[in-house]
Amino acid sequence: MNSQETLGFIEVVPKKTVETHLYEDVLAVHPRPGKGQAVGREQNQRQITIEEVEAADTAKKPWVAIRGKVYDLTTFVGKHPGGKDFLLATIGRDATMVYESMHSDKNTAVLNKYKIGTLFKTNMPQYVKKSEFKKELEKRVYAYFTSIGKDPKDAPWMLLTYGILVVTFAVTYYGMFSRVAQYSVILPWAAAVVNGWSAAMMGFYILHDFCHSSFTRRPWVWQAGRRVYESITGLISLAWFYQHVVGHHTFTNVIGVDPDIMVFDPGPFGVHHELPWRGYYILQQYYWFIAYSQFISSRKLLEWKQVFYDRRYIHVKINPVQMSEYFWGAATLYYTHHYVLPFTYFHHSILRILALHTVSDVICSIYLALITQLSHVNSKVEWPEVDSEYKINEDWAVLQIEASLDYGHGEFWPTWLSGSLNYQAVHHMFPHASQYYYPEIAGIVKDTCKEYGVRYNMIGSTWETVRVHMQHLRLFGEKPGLR
Ligand code: HEM
Repeated sequence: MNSQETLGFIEVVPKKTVETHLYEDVLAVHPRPGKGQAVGREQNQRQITIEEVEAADTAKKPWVAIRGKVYDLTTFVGKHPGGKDFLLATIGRDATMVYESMHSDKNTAVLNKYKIGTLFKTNMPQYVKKSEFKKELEKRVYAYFTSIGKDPKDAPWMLLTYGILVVTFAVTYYGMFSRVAQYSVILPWAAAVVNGWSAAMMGFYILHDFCHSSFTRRPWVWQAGRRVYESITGLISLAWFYQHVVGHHTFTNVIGVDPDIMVFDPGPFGVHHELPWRGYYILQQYYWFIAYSQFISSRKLLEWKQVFYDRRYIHVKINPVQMSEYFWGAATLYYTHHYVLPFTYFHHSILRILALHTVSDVICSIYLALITQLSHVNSKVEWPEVDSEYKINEDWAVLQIEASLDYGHGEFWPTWLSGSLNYQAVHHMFPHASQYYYPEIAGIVKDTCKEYGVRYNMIGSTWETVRVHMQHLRLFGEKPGLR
């Protein structure tokens, strides 16, 4: 069976090796097809290259390829229930997995009238097996929401946590810089620690929920939430959207492809036997702490370049930024409350301001990095590989579950402190549902997995999860053959 038959309609470009510069690698071996035809019915038969699709990534020419079909979304952009901004961020590519990871089959019928041709070849890995698992799971979970009379995005209680975190950030900011803080040696530094923690928590709540469109059905609310997060933390939510929503949720734990997990060569960590071993990995069980702790500061330095200049996050293409997508006022607000006010109004030295922010950033980094890595970087989960024909020989939904590790189910603190990411498998299947409902639907997900023979990875306690993560770093730090 050749690759064209296997995938139905997509001829997959054979891949030499799986490495960081995925896109360039594959683009280099693309032959060009013949010229496309004119308009009308014939146009539907037109073969379109991935280069043409990638060049059509603005509101003026918004094309997207999904499962081998190319759509011109010019008249759909304004009608997208997920909002114009998210749509314009994900067009101009083979968005098969971006689309399928957050829409159900019923959505696809809407797209038919926008079809303009078929994709000649793709530059994205393809999951080749398709099971009934996702369809059945969605049917059961949506039936549950109907039975309780709730919309999966309807969770007003989330406002309480969002509010607590913003207030905590504001109070600790005051503790770091106000005149009250000058009467105590310990207070500003203790406040900086809590400030860093609250910034990380805002990542798990405000950034995460609003980029996944999981709180309310109103695109303007998601945009407003993201602007609040950007103004407080100084980070660009769009960069994270590409890393996490477009990169990680589509190719979870896929070696050399998932940008959330550091599975690249050369990279800071060796976490899989498919990656070449490097001498410094022997120390990774110790230096993880340093590597994780610079996460936020390096983001603050690099994001601008990635979004506005490189237009790429690792291998994930970043589309031209829409005017509505980036709020320049956010940067102004951030630098004003982070540096200008403490210097001009509270009269701290630049060195002290930098030192306090560094403490906050380090705490934020370690907390964020640990929680995000715990559920995916360990020896219990699946690490899907892309084969030489650029295929992943499993069903996407099955791999979402098997590449995740859950812990602390039914416990309040692990759930609250991780932004419900201890329900990682549930999150990967229903990222667009509010995290508020994960504990309620976890039972349905587990039962369905059992019925379909899908492995659901689960550990009782948070500490045990930390232990297996560290054990994994230790194991893959050792030279192959000595493991
Ligand atoms: C590859 C680009 C995308 C395409 C082609 C696309 C297309 C669609 C289509 C056809 C629908 C159904 C419309 C209807 O039923 O009238 C839909 C719904 C929706 N989309 Fe997208 N979308 C894309 C990206 C995104 C992204 C990136 C997000 C959010 C992060 C998103 C969020 C939503 C939401 C929340 C809905 C409503 C779902 C529902 O109520 O079932 N979409 N999209």
